[in-house]
Amino acid sequence: MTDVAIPGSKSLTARALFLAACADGTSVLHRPLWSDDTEAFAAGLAALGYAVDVRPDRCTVRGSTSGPPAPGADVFCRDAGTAARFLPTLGALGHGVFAFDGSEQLRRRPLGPLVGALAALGVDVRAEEREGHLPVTVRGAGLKGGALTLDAGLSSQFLTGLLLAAPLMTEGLEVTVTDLVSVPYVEMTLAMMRRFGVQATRTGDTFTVPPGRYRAGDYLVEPDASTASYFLAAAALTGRSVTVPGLGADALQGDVRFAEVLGRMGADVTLAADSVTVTGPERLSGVTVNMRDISDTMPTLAAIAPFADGPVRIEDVYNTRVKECDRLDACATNLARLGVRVETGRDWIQVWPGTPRAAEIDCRGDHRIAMSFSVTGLRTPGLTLDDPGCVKKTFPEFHEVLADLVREWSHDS
Ligand SMILES: O=C(O)C1=C[C@@H](OP(=O)(O)O)[C@@H](O)[C@H](O)C1
Ligand SMILES: C=C(OP(=O)(O)O)C(=O)O
Repeated sequence: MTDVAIPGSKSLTARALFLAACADGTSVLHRPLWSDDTEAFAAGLAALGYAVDVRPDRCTVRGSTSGPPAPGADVFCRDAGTAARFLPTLGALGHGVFAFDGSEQLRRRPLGPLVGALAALGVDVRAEEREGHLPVTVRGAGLKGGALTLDAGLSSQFLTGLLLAAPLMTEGLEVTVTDLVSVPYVEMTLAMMRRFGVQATRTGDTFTVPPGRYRAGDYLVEPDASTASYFLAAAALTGRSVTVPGLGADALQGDVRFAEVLGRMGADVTLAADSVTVTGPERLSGVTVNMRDISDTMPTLAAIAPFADGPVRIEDVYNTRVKECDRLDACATNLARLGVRVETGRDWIQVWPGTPRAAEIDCRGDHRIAMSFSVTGLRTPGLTLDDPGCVKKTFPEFHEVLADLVREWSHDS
């Protein structure tokens, strides 16, 4: 049995940093993820005036219960959707002019529903170049809160950004969603708010957060379940076995359910409370799966799909078109380059069995395209990536760790 150590969750790290920044006192995050996204998040908090001490295996944050200590700031979110969708709500809680910008890639991604929600709460917020996109300037004057409706059909991060900040609004917040994707990420938000001492509730489509105080404390970050998907898929594809310790049925991350998809395809899956083990079958089976809740793992599945004995169809993943790239199109185009039959519609992709041939993968600067097709490469001699370094967004050491795992497997046999 081979264990693989997966770094901390990006989503849990970002939320823990935010909650620690809003808490009464000093918090310590243990085993956070340090990658481009979370470094951008921590640097954003530092720009907003919070005292953030970043160490390799922990991070100490001194909170402020009245919004950002800085009287104004320029925050550069790099490629991080989490930073772009969470940090502007902190600016709105503060007093001063807070400017948010990001990379060209992040500027292309939608921000409109968050900007609209802040405006509906009375915040002076302006998109400086293109409606509903970065760069955005927030003139913070404290937030009263209240009730609003929100379309979270393109990203749940708009809702998370509002919920996390809500206890610091003088009247709290009631948000009714007209649409919502990636529900497990919102459940993760609510669970972490509880962990930091605030009880938010959900009734149907309405989320209610009372005004309150977050309690500072220690927080241990789980390994990242989306990152784990590449290693689980690698085992499923090569008929090997891998265990990810620290991540199991008790995880706060919905993406741990990717293991169940591999189980439906014939892999042997053991989901214990705090570990997951996958052993690959002789041949994977085709499957039809709705990935609305776990869409970050859509490229992982698409990339191993040609090796199944029947078609693999992935449904209800429209919002993967507005991630780091248009992921449905990137998966389809790259599979076609490999000589695999593939079809896509507005919100689905179907991949037929085939034998991928050597080609260069067009990563489009998207870490998940790079990591997913690296797994395809385990059974496709001559497959290369045009931009292997883009994995730095969530896992700078990805290629080394995958190579180590393959080496261990070859020693075992
Ligand atoms: O809240 C979060 O931490 C995330 C939510 C998801 O985004 P969407 O809600 O945009 O699908 C996910 O894809 C992203 O990687 C992280
Ligand atoms: C969509 C992603 O990232 P984010 O939205 O946090 O930039 C991702 O990591 O797949």
